[in-house]
Amino acid sequence: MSLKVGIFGGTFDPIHIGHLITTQYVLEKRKLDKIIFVPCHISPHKTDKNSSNPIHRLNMLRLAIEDIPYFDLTDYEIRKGNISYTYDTIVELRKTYANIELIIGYDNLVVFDKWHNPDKIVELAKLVVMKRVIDKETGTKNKYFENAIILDTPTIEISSSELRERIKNNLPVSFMVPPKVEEYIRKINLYRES
Ligand SMILES: Nc1ncnc2c1ncn2[C@@H]1O[C@H](COP(=O)(O)OP(=O)(O)OP(=O)(O)O)[C@@H](O)[C@H]1O
Ligand SMILES: O=C(O)c1ccc[n+]([C@@H]2O[C@H](COP(=O)([O-])O)[C@@H](O)[C@H]2O)c1
Repeated sequence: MSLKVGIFGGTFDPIHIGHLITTQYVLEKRKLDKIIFVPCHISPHKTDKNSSNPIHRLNMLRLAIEDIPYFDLTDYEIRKGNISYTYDTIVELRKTYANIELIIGYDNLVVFDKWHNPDKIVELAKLVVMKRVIDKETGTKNKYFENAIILDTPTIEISSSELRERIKNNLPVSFMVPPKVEEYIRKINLYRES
């Protein structure tokens, strides 16, 4: 029987417990065999933002999931470079996995109609959505809500931007990122200067 695999893309700058706890619930609720984290090179909707060096984002992700047997990662988008379109990644991963569910946060569902090739994405993968509080003005419902599976995951309202801001202001991020990730950030002095 073919594996049922969740694909979870992100900038992961840095990976945090919001990503990890909610995807753990997705794995259980969707009965997935594993979740593959896909750190992007450049997110299509964040081309104007200066994300950290992809190698650091990849290293932190690796440290966060290395002991978790059902979490995996691929550096496909980072190796490829340029803007990371999820459609291209799914086409690539479909060469290995026949049964793919694409995991996104609710904030991405409300703009999913603005993604590259959204119709083709939902032909290749089920869209699975994790709860996230969004601004009322951020978006309205689009046609992708109809077939998306919106899961009752816990809302853990922390974001990578909040963490970067905390570190810049010398506030602790203990409990918000795994200890090994916290240590990595401290060691290489990440997010200290803007
Ligand atoms: N706390 C959270 N709960 C549920 N989903 C989340 C959470 N944080 C991020 N996500 C989802 O995880 C995916 C990757 O998110 P990303 O790496 O951009 O993190 P982020 O915290 O939103 O980053 P930033 O604050 O820099 O925008 C997106 O689909 C996003 O919607
Ligand atoms: O393919 C697209 O058009 C697209 C548009 C927006 C976001 N994504 C992907 O969604 C993931 C989360 O993006 P973001 O901007 O919320 O960090 C990341 O893997 C992006 O590459 C993909």
